[in-house]
Parts: sequence; structure tokens; C-alpha cells
Amino acid sequence: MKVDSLSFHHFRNLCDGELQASDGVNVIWGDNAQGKTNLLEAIWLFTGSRSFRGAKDAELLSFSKKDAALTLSFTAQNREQIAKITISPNKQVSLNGVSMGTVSAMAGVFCAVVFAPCHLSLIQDGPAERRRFLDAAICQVKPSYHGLLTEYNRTLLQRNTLLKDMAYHSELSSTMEIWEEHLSRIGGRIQEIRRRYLYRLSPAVKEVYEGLAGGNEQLTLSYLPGGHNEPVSLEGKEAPVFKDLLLQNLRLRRREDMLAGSTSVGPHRDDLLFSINGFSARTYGSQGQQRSVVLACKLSEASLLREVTGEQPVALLDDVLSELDPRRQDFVLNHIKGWQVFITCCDPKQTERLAAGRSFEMKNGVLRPAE
Ligand SMILES: Nc1ncnc2c1ncn2[C@@H]1O[C@H](COP(=O)(O)OP(=O)(O)OP(=O)(O)O)[C@@H](O)[C@H]1O
Repeated sequence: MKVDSLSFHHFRNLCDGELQASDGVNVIWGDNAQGKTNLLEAIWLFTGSRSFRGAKDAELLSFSKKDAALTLSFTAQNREQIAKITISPNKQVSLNGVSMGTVSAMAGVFCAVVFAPCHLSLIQDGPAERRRFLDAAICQVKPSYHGLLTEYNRTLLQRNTLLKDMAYHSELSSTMEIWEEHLSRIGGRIQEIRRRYLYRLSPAVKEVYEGLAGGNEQLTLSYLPGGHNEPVSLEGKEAPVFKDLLLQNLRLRRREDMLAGSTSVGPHRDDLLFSINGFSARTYGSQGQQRSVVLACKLSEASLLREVTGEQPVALLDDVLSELDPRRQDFVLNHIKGWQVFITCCDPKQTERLAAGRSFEMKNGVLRPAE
């Protein structure tokens, strides 16, 4: 998978222009607030996922503009393809001249992994961030998963509404049974898919982390399904029957849930736990350790994506090297050799150890090949 070129029109602070990418490393350097991250965000949108900064579509338009467009020429499955995203203010996509509707249609067509400083929230924030990471990663290897999540959220909403109505209409309990069975069927499937994904991701994350840390630290990743008291093992292939456990828990907690007016168990309460040498990375990890955990997740996500799709995803690395000591920096730079990489930094000297590629300066939204 590689980006050949990207053109942008009225996108954030970027002045209309085009990036002609190298197949190897593309360094985009410049001072703060010049538009480097905006450029990575523009490429990322072609994966079909939401902005990695959580931006709403309208925020992607240049101030005071009513529409924007991005055109990506890329090579996937040995074929040159062209995708175009128009934002006015909702995003629509066309692929090779055919309208595909919403950008989620690009899931699995163009693949990338992104690391941005805001992704430290994967460790530092609550479980929702970790679920978001997991879901976005799974969607890239299994695009139909997106539909399952939508169906789950719709059914969850039905149960929550019914919980409130049941307080006044006890006769609704048989309807509740039906919704709970449906919810546990879809929810159990989501948990099974998440566990299977983590079972494959976990060894790679451990290995990359231990490489980053120079073999002095051990990282453990565990999956805690919403409603379970203990994490489920990611070591063996044996997995609990999530569907049955979820149905049991939904019935068991129905009264409590009625009082709370919301559902307390299910994949919308899942969490991932990271521990370094047995201690929670969230509670005890240093900045550098937390950054390394997130990086290990992102780099491993890319390896898994390549295993599943046969294509090496494009790596988008925003300000990845800061706060890492030289040994950790070297590990990152060596690990990504051979990938197509877009890496931003303020000081291009930081990336001198990378293989040859192209370097661009970003200044006030103007992108120029650097001398
Ligand atoms: N919708 C928009 N329209 C115009 N300008 C915008 C829009 N959204 C963000 N900006 C501007 O883009 C600039 C930030 O760009 P970006 O986040 O890409 O910076 P950066 O070069 O990555 O900086 P840093 O090194 O600090 O991360 C800010 O000056 C911001 O005001």
C-alpha cells in the first residue's frame, strides 16, 4: 500500500497544493502550528475512519469556506487507484470515479496506521479511548465489524429506552427478554472478535515494547470484557462463551440497570489493561513508557494488518520521536524501515537516521519540497 500523491483544496489551514510522495520516508518538518498534522489527518481520512483528532466534518473546512476536497492517488493490490473525498460539510467519497457514499466505504480499501501525541489518551484516558483504538484497528482488517457496532449501539439504545419504560409498564418484561437476547448475540460476537484480535495483537505488542525498552521491561496486555470481574486470558485459544455470559449478566443486572436507566454490562464497557513489570502503565508509567506502549500498539497494529491483508499499511507518525531517549528513537526508526512513512517533526535532524526519502517543509500551510 502506498500513497502516490495527495492534493488538497480548502482543507484546514493548508493552501491548495499537492504532495508527491516518496515510496519510502516522507519527512514533513516545520515550526509548530504550520499544518503538518493537518496533512497527516488528510491522508488518514481515506482509511474511512473519523479524524484521529476527533474533529467534526465541518471543522475540516478552511475557516469561512463551504466545501473542501482531497484527492488521493494510491497503489493497493498492485493497482493504481484514485479516491476523492468532498466535504460540504459532510464527507462523501468516490473511488476510481464511482460514488461510494460515506467515507466508511473506504475501510479496508486504503489502510494506514497513525500515531499522534493525542493517542497518549489510549493509556491516560478512560476505557472509551481504548475501545476506540480497538474498534478502529479491527474495522481495518474486518470492514463488516463496523456494521456490527452500529447494530449493537442501536440495540443498546432500545434496551436503555425499555429500561426506563419498564418502570411504569411491567408488562414490557417479555419484550425486554427479546431485546436482551438480541443484544447478547451481537455483543457476544463483538467481544469474541475483540478477544481474537487481541490474542493476535498481544505477542507483537509485547515484542515491540520490549524492543523499545531494550529488554528491561515486560509489557502485559489484558482484555477486560464489560461485566466480567477478571480479565480474560490472551495467552491460550480458549475463550469464554461471551454471548451466554452477557445474557446471564443482562438478566442479573436488569433491576439495577432499571434504577440507573442504562445498561451496565456489555462491550460498551470493555477495557484493555496494560501493565509494565506487573504495574498498571496508566497509573505508574512514565511519559516515555506510556508513549512506548502506544507506539508498540500502533506498530503492531500495522504488522497485523499486513499479515491479514497482505499489504503493508502506510504509517503516519506525528511528532513520534519527542520524549523518547535515543535508543528508543533508534528502535522506532529501524522498525519502520521498508514502510512508506509520513513523519512530522520540528527539527529534520531527528530523522536523519532514516533511509533516504523526501523531505518537505510546511510553512503557514504551504508545502514545499525541501532542498
Ligand atoms: N479548519 C481550519 N481552518 C483553518 N485553519 C485551521 C483549521 N483547523 C486548524 N487550523 C490551523 O492549523 C494550524 C495547526 O496546524 P497543525 O495542527 O497541522 O500544526 P502542526 O504543524 O502539526 O504543529 P505542531 O508541531 O505544533 O503539532 C493552527 O494554526 C490552526 O489554527
